[in-house]
Amino acid sequence: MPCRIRFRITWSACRATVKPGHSTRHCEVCALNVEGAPIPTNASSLAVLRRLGPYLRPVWLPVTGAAGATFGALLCGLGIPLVVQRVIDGPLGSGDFGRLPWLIALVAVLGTAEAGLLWARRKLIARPTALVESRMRADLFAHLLRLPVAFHDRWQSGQLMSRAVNDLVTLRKYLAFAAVFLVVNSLTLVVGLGILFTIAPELALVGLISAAPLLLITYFYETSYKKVARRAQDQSGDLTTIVEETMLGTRVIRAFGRSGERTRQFVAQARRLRSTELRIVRILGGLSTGLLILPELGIAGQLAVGGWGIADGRLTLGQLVAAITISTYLRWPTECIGWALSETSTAAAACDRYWEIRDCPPTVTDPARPVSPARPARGRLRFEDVHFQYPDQPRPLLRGVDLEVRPGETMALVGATGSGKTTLASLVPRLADVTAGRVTVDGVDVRDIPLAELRAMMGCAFEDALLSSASVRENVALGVPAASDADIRAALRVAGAEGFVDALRPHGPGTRIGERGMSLSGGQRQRLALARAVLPRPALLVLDDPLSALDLHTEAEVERALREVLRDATALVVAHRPNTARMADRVAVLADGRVLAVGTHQELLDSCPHYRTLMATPGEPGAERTAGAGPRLDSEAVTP
Ligand SMILES: Nc1ncnc2c1ncn2[C@@H]1O[C@H](COP(=O)(O)OP(=O)(O)OP(=O)(O)O)[C@@H](O)[C@H]1O
Repeated sequence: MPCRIRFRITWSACRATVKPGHSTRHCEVCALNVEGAPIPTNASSLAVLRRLGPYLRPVWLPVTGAAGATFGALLCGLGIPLVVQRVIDGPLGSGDFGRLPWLIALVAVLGTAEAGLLWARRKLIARPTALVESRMRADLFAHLLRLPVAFHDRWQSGQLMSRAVNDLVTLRKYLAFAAVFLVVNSLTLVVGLGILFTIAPELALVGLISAAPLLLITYFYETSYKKVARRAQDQSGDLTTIVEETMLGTRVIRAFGRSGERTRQFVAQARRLRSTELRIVRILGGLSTGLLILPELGIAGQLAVGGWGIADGRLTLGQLVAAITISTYLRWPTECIGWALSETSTAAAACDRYWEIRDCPPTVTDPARPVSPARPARGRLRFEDVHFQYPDQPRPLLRGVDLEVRPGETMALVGATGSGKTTLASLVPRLADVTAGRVTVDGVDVRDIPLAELRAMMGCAFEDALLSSASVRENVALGVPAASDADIRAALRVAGAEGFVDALRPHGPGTRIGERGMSLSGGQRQRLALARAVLPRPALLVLDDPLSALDLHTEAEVERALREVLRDATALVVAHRPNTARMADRVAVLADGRVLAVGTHQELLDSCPHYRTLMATPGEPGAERTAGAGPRLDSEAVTP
């Protein structure tokens, strides 16, 4: 299969052929994934984490302060063995106890300072890392809203949610703890070894030799850990997707008796995640064993060499005790570095996943040189030789659509299921952009009109009447938050929704509707979506089968009110039912990627066999001429 990735991004073909099984998601010649983002490379954790730079720069001061406080605390801890050496070789060795209280007081001061500095670290680091997390999340959310609708069709929402929530929590915790500890403990090791060298060089050398294999061990574990950490994060995203889909589709799943199967799917995915997490535990177990054994062996070696040194008179008892105490003290930073390195891999995987989305270019963007249509907008809508192809589809769906909707005209769009009606309608508010040709409003290409202006000019209602868990009033006023109560009521009236909205308990239009409006019936949701579309009294209306879920009586009522609104607007109405088509001034028949015929309902019944077939009730030839609400026009059995 030829690669369509560059085609999708630049509309010019790429020479590459996508390897079987590689699907169309990656192209190595383009070095891009299907969203146009660079393919993740095997970059080191450090290179990946460097991308956090722009978020860290504004908070460098408190972060550096926290690192400084941690370092200070560790230095205080390191200072205590030195005082102990002075106590053993001084007052205890010589019997002169005059300086002992001062030395004891110094240990107490160092211990208190260590505790105080660690407390300061916590205070300093919490706010800036929470700020980095919230800024990154806000940027991700804004970016997701800029990405084209097709992106959201392709990506599982669970994967997006786990990136926006879990991965950013992982990054915050990493910045607050592991990153600081990694830097500070590395410094502490260097300083500790330096002090060891000043106290007893040969003991320091033993410690250094015993620690050398740690570098190899950590390198080996870091590489394998990073892959497994990434796998665990992806699997956690898949698990979230299953939960989300199951909760959203709970009615269908129960109605078809698929609860058991869903549970099995969930358990299988949870098992996969568990086995990956167990693998992580095994890797960490191996790493921490190495980190534990080597310093212990080092201390054993120091005891042997130190004992020999005391016997030879090269070392004092105080030097040996101080060296062993420092080595014991350095065990914690060594272990901590191992833990921090594994956290670095996890954070790098989380960062990779975050930028995987952020790197996806928004393909529907504001124009470089914006043009505004003349005011007031007349609403003349034209499709000029419009082609459109979904990136993962083998051939174009629309192949040269030419259609004009005159100002004030209502044009119904009719066609078989899958003929591309919804897709064609979605090109007007630029939910997707044409592959070739252009869509114009009052003579201006929609891609040249600033997105906010374009969308403010029109009202849209889609077949899937998506509402959010807010009040009815807020849902209806989505496009015009400042709308007055009178305007909202007028819009509800047009949509035939006034009666049932007033009856909602406890607050009528102020009543909150459940998540996605699921506490309402399909027809009620659709009427609210219609009210939302007509509220701004837009010059242009794009309605995707706005009456499909209404009963005959309500449909007739809404139709009557809608005619009023349609009189003042140019409307493109995707019609699945004869009644909706009949309401339009003209009807366009979409077939085989083109407009097959345009005319009034009656003209098309007389002249277009395909339209007649679409209008017919299966099994009742000729029923189309008397069709009322009738069947859906686009029965799948119907073909041009
Ligand atoms: N995001 C997408 N990615 C890939 N293909 C898509 C996508 N959305 C739609 N399609 C495909 O495009 C074709 C046309 O879909 P569209 O929804 O525009 O048809 P329609 O005429 O409105 O259908 P219906 O009458 O059933 O609503 C379908 O075959 C569908 O599989």
